[in-house]
Amino acid sequence: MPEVTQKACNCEVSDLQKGLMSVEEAVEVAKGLAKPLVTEQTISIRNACGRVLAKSLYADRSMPFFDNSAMDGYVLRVEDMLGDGPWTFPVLGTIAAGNIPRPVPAQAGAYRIFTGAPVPSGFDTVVMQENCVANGSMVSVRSRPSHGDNIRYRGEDIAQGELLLVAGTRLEPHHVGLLASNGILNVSVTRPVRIGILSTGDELRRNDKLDGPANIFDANAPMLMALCESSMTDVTDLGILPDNLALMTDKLCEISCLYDLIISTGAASLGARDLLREALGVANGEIVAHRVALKPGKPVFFGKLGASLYTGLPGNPLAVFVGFEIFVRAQIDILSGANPRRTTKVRAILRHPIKRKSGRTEFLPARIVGYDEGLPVIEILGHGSSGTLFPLAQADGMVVLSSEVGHTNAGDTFSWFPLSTTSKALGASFYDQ
Ligand SMILES: Nc1nc2c(c(=O)[nH]1)N[C@H]1C(S)=C(S)[C@@H](COP(=O)(O)OP(=O)(O)OC[C@H]3O[C@@H](n4cnc5c(N)ncnc54)[C@H](O)[C@@H]3O)O[C@H]1N2
Ligand code: MOO
Repeated sequence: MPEVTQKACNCEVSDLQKGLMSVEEAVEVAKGLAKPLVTEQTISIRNACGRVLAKSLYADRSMPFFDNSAMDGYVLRVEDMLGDGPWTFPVLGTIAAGNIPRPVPAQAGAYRIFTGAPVPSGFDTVVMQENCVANGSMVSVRSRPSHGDNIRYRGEDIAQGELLLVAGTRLEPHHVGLLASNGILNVSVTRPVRIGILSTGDELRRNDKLDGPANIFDANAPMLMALCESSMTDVTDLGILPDNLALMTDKLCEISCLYDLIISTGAASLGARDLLREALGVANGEIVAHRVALKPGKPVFFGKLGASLYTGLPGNPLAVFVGFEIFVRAQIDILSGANPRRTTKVRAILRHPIKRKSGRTEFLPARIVGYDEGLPVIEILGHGSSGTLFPLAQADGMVVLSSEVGHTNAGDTFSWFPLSTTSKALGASFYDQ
């Protein structure tokens, strides 16, 4: 297999790098700055998908509400089956879902019953119709069923008063269904997290025409808005900041108390035009940590601006994606009061060797090319540039090489973060591991 050489950026050899925070430390810093918002709202379950439950919910009644049939068939009493089969019974009537069971005659007999219909008192087994022979007003059963067969008993799923959903649950469609089946139509949820998104850089344009040969389109703001987009966020596009200290400072002062979280991209590194951290200081903001042993995403910084949490992601688009998934998604979860995600760590086998320097934890887009004993075999895409999203767009996930890993061999296994359709898997699995 050909060896993949990750594009050298020379930053691994910098002395400064020795002082970089580890990714794990940086995740703790990012999470530590975020505190759950306290405001709650009561909303209809129709609008609750994606929101975070503010209060635990308990079952008002036992589920199922009453003993009912799990099959279309005949409901019987096992004690009526004397001697050896087949046993033949008169059909005493029909019970459909929604019917109220009537007082039952004492004589031996069977009822035709449908799925979901209440089991009449004293009856204790349902034989599915495929195992019965109906003959006019009589029905025969060949083999003896057991007590309780095909009956869903009252309270066997949830007893009345039992915990239905714990506070902090991110409500998904199946939760909405569960609430509806329990007769709960309104829920108390946390309010959406207000997020402001800032791009920086004189080279950026938003319209569809580039007015200069050195201009590029703003990729980061639309991507970040899409990443944030969910019902538990209320996202505002704050536009593009020029590379100008006074203008940056003015904008930061203007927005300092309007959001729970401000995310910026670009101007995070050490260049003379990277004025954002200076502007944050002038605007009375605070930087708590800067620069992480992460590739891509090294220049990320964490801080505060007024009442807002402030996370400064680097300008390179792939660094924005990785930084969002590792740090920002965790911050949004905490602000929204969501419980930590439960995820499993997945391994994948590298198809080819990788030549690289140890020092930074590295996330690389990769695609699955096969399976070996159940593990995905993956191939790295692109050449390690954080300036392009093209390899990620073709990827099935990202592989992570931890900071101490140097050259790797074909066949080595590493952590693998599949990109789900919502792309939530990457960050969730990383920061909770
Ligand atoms: N001397 C050093 N130079 C650099 C270092 C370093 O440690 N020492 N780090 C490099 C790394 S790693 C990264 S990542 C970048 C990040 O720099 P900044 O956060 O200051 O970002 P910019 O310089 O503003 O932009 C970097 C790159 O990304 C493009 N960009 C910016 N915003 C957008 C956007 N909204 N949409 C699309 N593309 C965007 C920008 O044009 C630049 O090409 O610094 C390295 N340098
Ligand atoms: O590796 Mo940087 O941190 O994205 O180019």
